[in-house]
Amino acid sequence: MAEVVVEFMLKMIGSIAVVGLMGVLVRLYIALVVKPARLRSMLTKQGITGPPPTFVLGNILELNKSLARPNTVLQAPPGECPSEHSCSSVIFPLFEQWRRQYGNEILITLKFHSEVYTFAVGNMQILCVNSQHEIVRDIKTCTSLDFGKPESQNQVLRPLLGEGIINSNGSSWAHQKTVIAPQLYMDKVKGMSSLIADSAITLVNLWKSRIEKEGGTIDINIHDDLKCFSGDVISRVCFGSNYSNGEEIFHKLTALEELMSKKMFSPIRITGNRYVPTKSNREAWALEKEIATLILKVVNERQKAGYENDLLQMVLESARNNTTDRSQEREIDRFIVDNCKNIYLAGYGTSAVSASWCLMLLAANPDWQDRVRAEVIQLCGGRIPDADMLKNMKQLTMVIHESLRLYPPVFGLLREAFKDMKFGDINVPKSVTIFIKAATLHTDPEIWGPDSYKFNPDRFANGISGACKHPYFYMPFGIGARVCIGQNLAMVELKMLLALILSNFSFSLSPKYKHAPIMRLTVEPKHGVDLLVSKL
Ligand code: HEM
Repeated sequence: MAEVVVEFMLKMIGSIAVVGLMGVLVRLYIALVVKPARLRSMLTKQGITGPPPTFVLGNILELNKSLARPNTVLQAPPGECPSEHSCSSVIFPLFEQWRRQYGNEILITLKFHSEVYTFAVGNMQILCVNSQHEIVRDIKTCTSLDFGKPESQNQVLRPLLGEGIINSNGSSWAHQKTVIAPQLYMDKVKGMSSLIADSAITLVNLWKSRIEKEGGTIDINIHDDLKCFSGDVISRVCFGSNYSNGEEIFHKLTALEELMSKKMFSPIRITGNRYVPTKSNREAWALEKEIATLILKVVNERQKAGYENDLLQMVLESARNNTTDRSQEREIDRFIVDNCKNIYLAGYGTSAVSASWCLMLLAANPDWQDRVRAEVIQLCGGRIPDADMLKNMKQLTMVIHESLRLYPPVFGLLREAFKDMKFGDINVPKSVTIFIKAATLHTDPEIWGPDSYKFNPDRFANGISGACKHPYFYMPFGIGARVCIGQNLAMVELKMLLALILSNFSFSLSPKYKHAPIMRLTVEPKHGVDLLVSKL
């Protein structure tokens, strides 16, 4: 009897292995033969000649290596951080190489080895849209719900973002946008400026006390302080008087984000493995649960305490107003938890990283540091900036625009056509994903002129349309229907922080600073930004 059972078990295991192997082979066949052939024929039909589509089998490590190369933007003092600053290569040499190889057209069909895992479950064909301005223009104006975030990417990001605004499509996304976006319109953001100032003053006081303790000039890595600042801003904006609870949620979310980022960039990701109880999955599940519990705890406290005019309140009201059916309670909780997570994650890393790059560029360009400081001092005269003062800081705005041009935290945008569509004169078949490389468009000499790789905020003296040939090529906050809804908040946050830092400190690059932009969920300084800071 035992033998029969063992034999049966062995047969079962054998069959499962065979089915699994066949599944893998079918997937490989589709990825390497069917999809490339389909795409190649699609391009040929559209008369796209020139070099045949290339399949880039590089992995994310290679991409990271290229990002880690220095760029011309930095002119470090001779002798400091030697080899890394003197190199005259560009920010994204790999993209640059593609551009040189294939010209400014729809250029290559990509199958990034790890990007596939980064953004998709299974293999995905991506059309890289470069400078074809009709295409980018049409994408910008496209409001169709049939053009959204790649579903495969959303799947991968589900543990982190759930089905919140960033990670959903169609009518579910549209509803969430209607609820959340108005809370971040400029008139609302203006009212948040004193909250934002509180967070910035905390950071300024921290640096002042370090200088007092250590004397004269301090050598600090600012990136973590900036993360705390932007986390604090989002906590206050989201959770109002409950913002201190935000801190714990924020730490757990950061841990989950790091875990996800590692998983996404791992070269050995297996399709669908998020359901397998591996160690990292178990950690992710535990964090997900803890975050949900913490958010719902804040929600309960808020409901007992009464009304507050903040983002959490609006999300709560919308969730509850939409249904009176108590059996929908779990759905309501999910809506609240997912959207709190989305706002947090969308607003925290991006703002911190933008502030880091801005300060790095101001440290490397002391003439601009002096220029912007003079403007801030003239407008504020020692007072804490208010919304109107911030609005009038023209030089500072130009510096921020230039910094976001050179170091767009979100380096590329992905969109999937959910039905056959047409952009410019390119037919995009259903299920093809378009990848718009903001980082490349932002530095194309044809769009920005021969100094496109140089830090030159003066190019924005007459606004974005004065700075480049086609204003829609400037897309640090994305384009089209899915444009960033937090951009007003982000700009006020950056201006407030930089204005307060500039009016209290002078700073330069520390010899410790190593220029190494790296592509994680955002383009970050791999080793942070080290500055020498002294009180004015
Ligand atoms: C400098 C800071 C920021 C940058 C560079 C930035 C950039 C972007 C970009 C490029 C997108 C579009 C992504 C895509 O199309 O795939 C986006 C979307 C989004 N951003 Fe931001 N963002 C910043 C700050 C913020 C802040 C402070 C918040 C909220 C408090 C926020 C909330 C969002 C949300 C909710 C979306 C999704 C919109 C949608 O899908 O409809 N962002 N952001």
